[in-house]
Amino acid sequence: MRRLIAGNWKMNGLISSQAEIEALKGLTGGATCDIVVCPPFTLIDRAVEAVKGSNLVIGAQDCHAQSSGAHTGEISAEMLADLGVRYVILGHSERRVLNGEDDEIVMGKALAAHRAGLISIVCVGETRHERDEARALEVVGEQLRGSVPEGATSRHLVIAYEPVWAIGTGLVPTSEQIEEVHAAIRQMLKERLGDDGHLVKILYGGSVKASNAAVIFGLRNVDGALVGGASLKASEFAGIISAAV
Ligand SMILES: O=C(CO)COP(=O)(O)O
Repeated sequence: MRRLIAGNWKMNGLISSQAEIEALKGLTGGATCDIVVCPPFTLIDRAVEAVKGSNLVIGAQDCHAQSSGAHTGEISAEMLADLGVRYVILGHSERRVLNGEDDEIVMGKALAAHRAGLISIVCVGETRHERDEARALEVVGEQLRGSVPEGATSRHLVIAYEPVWAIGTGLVPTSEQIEEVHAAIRQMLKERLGDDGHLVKILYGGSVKASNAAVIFGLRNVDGALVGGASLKASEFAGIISAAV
């Protein structure tokens, strides 16, 4: 399966950050994986223009569940597709925990993204407390079943396992912990999508760096990474991409 490496810039980047995308193009010409950069909404139009003709594509960090209407400040999946966006991150823990987004909201957004022709990167992951209570598989299973629409296919769905306690902390689960959760996600996808469940990419996210990427990519059912902080600098992000052989 061709690996996918996605960079989630979160709330970082100004117009001058375009230079990182230009540098990334120069560093990833020979990449053998799919590469997605997800800048803030304010930079998407310029970013789409900048990556034309390269092997980079642009994603967004969220979208609304409706296609249009009286939703002040929101951005629809159709608007993103209209700009040339290809992917959208949904259900990130920073939106689930901080903005109170529940599985039902995430599923509605995934349906909207599918309608607009976007590929959803649906995030799941347990908190430190849930991990310590040995409830990681239970929590991830609930999030997955609650967020992934019936009828979803590998053409429109990617899953990202991001343990909340590994995001931005420098902490990474053990290889056994990552493989256990990714295997459970794979099984749930097969139960929900049938044979196509084998084809849905499962990304790992949470303190991925150029120094640990090769080990993580060598684990079973790890088809790529969703990278936060390390995606902000082209040289570091390119180091992760080069490990995705
Ligand atoms: O939240 C993440 C990507 O969506 C992971 O962030 P870090 O790579 O900074 O831990």
